[in-house]
Amino acid sequence: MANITVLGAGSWGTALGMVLAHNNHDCLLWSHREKQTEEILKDHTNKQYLPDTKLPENLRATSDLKVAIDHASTIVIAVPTKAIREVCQDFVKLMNDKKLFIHVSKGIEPDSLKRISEMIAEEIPASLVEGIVVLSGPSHAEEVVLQHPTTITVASDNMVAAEKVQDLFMNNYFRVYTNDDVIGVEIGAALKNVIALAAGIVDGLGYGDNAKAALITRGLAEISRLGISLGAKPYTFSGLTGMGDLIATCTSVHSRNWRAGNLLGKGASLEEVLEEVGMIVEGVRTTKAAHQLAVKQEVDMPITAALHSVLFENVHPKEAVDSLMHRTKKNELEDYKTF
Ligand SMILES: NC(=O)C1=CN([C@@H]2O[C@H](COP(=O)(O)OP(=O)(O)OC[C@H]3O[C@@H](n4cnc5c(N)ncnc54)[C@H](O)[C@@H]3O)[C@@H](O)[C@H]2O)C=CC1
Ligand SMILES: O=C(CO)COP(=O)(O)O
Repeated sequence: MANITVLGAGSWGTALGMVLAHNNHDCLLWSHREKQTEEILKDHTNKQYLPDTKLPENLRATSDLKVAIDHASTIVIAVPTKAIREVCQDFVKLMNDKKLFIHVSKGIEPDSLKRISEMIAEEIPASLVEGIVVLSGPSHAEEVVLQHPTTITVASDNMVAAEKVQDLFMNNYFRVYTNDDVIGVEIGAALKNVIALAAGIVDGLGYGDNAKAALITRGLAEISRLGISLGAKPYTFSGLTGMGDLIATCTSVHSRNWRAGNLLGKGASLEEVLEEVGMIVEGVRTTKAAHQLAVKQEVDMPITAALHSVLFENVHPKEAVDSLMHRTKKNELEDYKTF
């Protein structure tokens, strides 16, 4: 059994910590908030993020980053995309040996347009990295803590590292596949949140299954287009981290992105929505990054552009849907000619 540290005690870091503790690993959860650490240690709960969940007693916690880093040679980074660089910069100063990094966040950094593994590689010198593995797929924390069957993908340029991570997490309710397409996995993970926000909006506007299916399918087409332009493998987008995560996120009330979109569709402002959801809604920032990336790559991403206009250009959601429906006519498979 291994020593593993999870940095970030939100819903996903905590749920993954529970999987690792269930697998009898010595798992230490790091929270930057002392009060949360005390609650995990004393009450074995994390009520803000997983209100009805009892944490296993062998899942320990600390707010001391040095203790957290020294605890393990395998580090899971489970903070929102916007905190990745800051957290890496804080812990890299405390490191003196190589570690295996697993990241589980879903986003792209606006302006730099970097994927998360690229940000980590920029912040941590190669001499301190045994490998960088991304763990991603259709996996709501709320269902993982109930031990409901979940399948997920680990991707890395280093397949030895990916297989090591597969073995750490695999159990009877958490099935892990490997994949060597890091670009495809990270782009699918980040972009599905954009489409989930849009799916929430169409539900909030009162549209039905037809509109939702259209968004998922045409959303996948534009995600694939962008990913392939960046070097991803086309088939990754029909896998767990593409179609799989789109289905889970666009059709679930667990999804923070879907919930945020739903409130926007019902007329709330972005500010009100983020306040109401109270947890990270990655799709908002990723919409900005994806829109920039589409321009840079010269890839047509109409749903992303429409969502960008709603979030940042004051366009009414209904008007944005209308603009999508009035685009010039196309051949459905036009996008796939380049595959
Ligand atoms: N919740 C879920 O079911 C899933 C979430 N994810 C991804 O995992 C990542 C984390 O998401 P959640 O756990 O849901 O978020 P969350 O909002 O539940 O929790 C985020 C955690 O990060 C901490 N944090 C925020 N800024 C920080 C900073 N600067 N330094 C240190 N800690 C900081 C917060 O205090 C909180 O404990 C996101 O990228 C999300 O897309 C991926 C799969 C499933
Ligand atoms: O990524 C997720 C499920 O795979 C969770 O999505 P949300 O961040 O929208 O809740």
